[in-house]
Amino acid sequence: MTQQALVIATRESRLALWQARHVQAILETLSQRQVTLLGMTTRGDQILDRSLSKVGGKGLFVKELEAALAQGRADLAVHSLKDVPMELPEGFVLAAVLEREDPRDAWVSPHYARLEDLPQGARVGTSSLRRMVQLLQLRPDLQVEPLRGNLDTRLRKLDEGQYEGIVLAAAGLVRLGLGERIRAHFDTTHMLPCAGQGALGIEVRSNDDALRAQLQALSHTPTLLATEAERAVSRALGGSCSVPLAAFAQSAPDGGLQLQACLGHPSQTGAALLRAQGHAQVRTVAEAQALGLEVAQALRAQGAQTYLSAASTV
Ligand SMILES: NCc1[nH]cc(CCC(=O)O)c1CC(=O)O
Repeated sequence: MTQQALVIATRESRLALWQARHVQAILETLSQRQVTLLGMTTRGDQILDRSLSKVGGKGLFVKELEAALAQGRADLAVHSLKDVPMELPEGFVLAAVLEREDPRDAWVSPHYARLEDLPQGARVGTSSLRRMVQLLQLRPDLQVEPLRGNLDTRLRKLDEGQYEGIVLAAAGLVRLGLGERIRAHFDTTHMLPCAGQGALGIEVRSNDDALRAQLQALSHTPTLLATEAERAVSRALGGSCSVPLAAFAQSAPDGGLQLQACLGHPSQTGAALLRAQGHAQVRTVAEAQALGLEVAQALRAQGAQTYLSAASTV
């Protein structure tokens, strides 16, 4: 019996295509079915002149792909998990979270091996509020300037001399074979990653039971539990791109899950960062989410609401 080909909806940036082809190769082996790609341009790819936090945030990269799923033009969508909104629209689920690549942020700069080496007032490129507030904690003198576009565009702007250095996710650079551009990895005490950074999520129609069951085999349980804890922090705080929120979970030496989060003020860049952490033995998604909630509560106890309210008015 021959089955119809499975179709993966994907954005067309080099990184998105790499990620989709990665899942395509795994699925072809696993399912013995033909797997094809449907390339699409999303609003998030088109709007390059404004910060994402101002134009609608994460959903911009996934809506068109979800429309293709809903219309039956595609069966699955492959996303960088950090670009996936905390709540999926009715009718869609994340069927698998793949093993995480390096979750850290990376320092990329032609002339300066480390952030500490930058001259006073140097220009650093990033459009991520999360990276901006953490950079300014480390080096309040820096001039942090907007930087958007896909990875190749961002590296080109750096090479043209518009910035002394930029901050990017290590995972994207490694996937595209650009790992040699990384001058240093930020350790997570200095630059805590975004929820889901470095992991891939596969989204399907929630009524596609057969595919959901099949994709479960692709899920990497430690990554799933860590990212569920991280995403629960963001969900509980109503996190969007306009909130500088970081959340990162990793296995602790005792086998438990250690979750750290930090929240910055969206407009008062000098304001202190709120930090919280938690630890639990986590075996299920529900337990992971409970840990995330506990850490979100700890941030609230420190006054997170003031920061969150400021975000909705910027
Ligand atoms: N926001 C864009 C985006 N989405 C996923 C990655 C990198 C890969 C990943 O984190 O999985 C990037 C680029 C970056 O942040 O440098």
